[in-house]
Amino acid sequence: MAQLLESMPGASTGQVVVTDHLNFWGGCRVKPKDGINAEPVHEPATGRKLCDMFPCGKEEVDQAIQSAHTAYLKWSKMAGMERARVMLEAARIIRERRDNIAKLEVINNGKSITEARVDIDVSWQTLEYYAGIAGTLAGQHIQLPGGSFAYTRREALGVCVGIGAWNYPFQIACWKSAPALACGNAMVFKPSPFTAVTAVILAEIYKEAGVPDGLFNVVQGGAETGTLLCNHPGVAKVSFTGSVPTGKKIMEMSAKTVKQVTLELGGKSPLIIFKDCELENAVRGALMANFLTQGEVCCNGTRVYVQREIMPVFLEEVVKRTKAIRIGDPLLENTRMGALITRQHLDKVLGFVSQAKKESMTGTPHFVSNFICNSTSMYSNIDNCTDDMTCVKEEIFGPVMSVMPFDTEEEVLKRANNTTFGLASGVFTRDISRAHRVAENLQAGTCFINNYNISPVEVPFGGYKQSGFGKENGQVTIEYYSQLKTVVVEMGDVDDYFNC
Ligand SMILES: NC(=O)C1=CN([C@@H]2O[C@H](COP(=O)(O)OP(=O)(O)OC[C@H]3O[C@@H](n4cnc5c(N)ncnc54)[C@H](O)[C@@H]3O)[C@@H](O)[C@H]2O)C=CC1
Ligand SMILES: NCCCC(=O)O
Repeated sequence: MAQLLESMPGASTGQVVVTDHLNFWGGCRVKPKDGINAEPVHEPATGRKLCDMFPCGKEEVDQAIQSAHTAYLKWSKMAGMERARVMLEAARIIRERRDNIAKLEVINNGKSITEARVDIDVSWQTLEYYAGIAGTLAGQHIQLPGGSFAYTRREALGVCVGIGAWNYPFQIACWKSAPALACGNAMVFKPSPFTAVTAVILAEIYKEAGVPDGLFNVVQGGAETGTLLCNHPGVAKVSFTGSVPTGKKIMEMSAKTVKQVTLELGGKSPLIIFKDCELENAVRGALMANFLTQGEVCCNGTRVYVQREIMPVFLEEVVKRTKAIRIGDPLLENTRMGALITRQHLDKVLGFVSQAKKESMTGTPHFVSNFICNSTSMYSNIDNCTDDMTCVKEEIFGPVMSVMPFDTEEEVLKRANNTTFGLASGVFTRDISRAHRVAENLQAGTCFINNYNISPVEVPFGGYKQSGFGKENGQVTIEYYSQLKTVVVEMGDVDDYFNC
């Protein structure tokens, strides 16, 4: 893989072929056991086969977990500052190789190179951030009567499993592994079978930085491999990013051995634009809320509620700007929207758009399509649409923005909260009191005021309702990758309670 990265600078769409093994445990890449059941991994921009992915079976999953356990025994005994030094070195290497990792991410995921570079920057920042926290992990001292006392130790959980989605392959692996490793855990990570290529690069970088062999492992596969991981008795925790139906299965499987679970699931988030907003920012915010990574972002604000008085001017601007988005080869510097993950996903997204056309009796749909590189950009503005339309209720996970008028704050809050999802939300207004009142009353894990889709690593990220629970990023995530042990110390004699 190192060789592949070296050959990346000149790489262009349609050229790269990956032949290296994509599994990694015990400190090295591992050849698939049988070399059968190959599943092709495609380059979204061309539909061309990029490599074969061989799903790991029971024996391989056992090996990866065993290797993680061995490393955990060593790593968890190191001081936080020692772990921090290794993680900072890994962050440095990612930063140094940022452009090449970003290119490979584009080739496997289809997003624009500009965005991929940001993802890789977020990735090394995540390692830096949790390296900073590793050295600060500590317990408490609690004074008890008679000079006795208790103290708490913040301890690692053990072997944690990370299961990733395909929209942010490298970044998700970092969002999960950085807090896990900072707390002294080991990790077995399973990327999505659609984006099998870049997680193993992270594994190599951790090794190069000096983690014990087996600390961060990669097993390839889909639902079957994921099931083996979630049912495994040697696993203490599962952190999952993906869809709501899969999240429910993960919880069920993890319950059998009472594994801790973090679920980062889907969303259908509301973005509320009041008539007193700064319109230019609101339009830019709506685009940020809908079109990053071709709309394949879980926290996107895909239900855009616009106060009726400004609807015509908002629509005119947002349609104009959407039509101007440069769709194309994702490796070109000026491209701003690349390719959807697969042809099947593109068809699914287009299906939502056709359905919206059928369901809209009085609305005006606007669609902009461009099939360069298997990609499409669609803007759907359906005036007078009802909240029960399919495109307004269901997560599309593609570049489709649904815009609806509203009249009052009370009404829009009720409509915004009328969903089983609760990942994110947003509000544009110049009225500071209204902004905070709306943020308080929206039932979602994040509310963006006067911007959208800003997720630096210092800020906790995670959902309400069926969008999941547990957080990623921020200091609080330490709580989800560690446990507190209480030690009670007697300094006097034990009471003669039973014989007095
Ligand atoms: N809240 C968040 O942070 C994010 C949520 N998502 C959500 O993910 C979805 C899109 O991602 P997909 O990869 O299509 O989701 P998915 O749920 O189909 O798959 C996600 C991961 O779970 C694995 N998996 C599938 N079935 C499994 C099973 N039975 N046991 C264990 N693992 C299993 C897959 O192989 C993949 O690695 C969207 O709904 C999106 O909203 C995506 C990114 C971020
Ligand atoms: N930059 C936010 C990424 C959220 C997601 O994983 O979809």
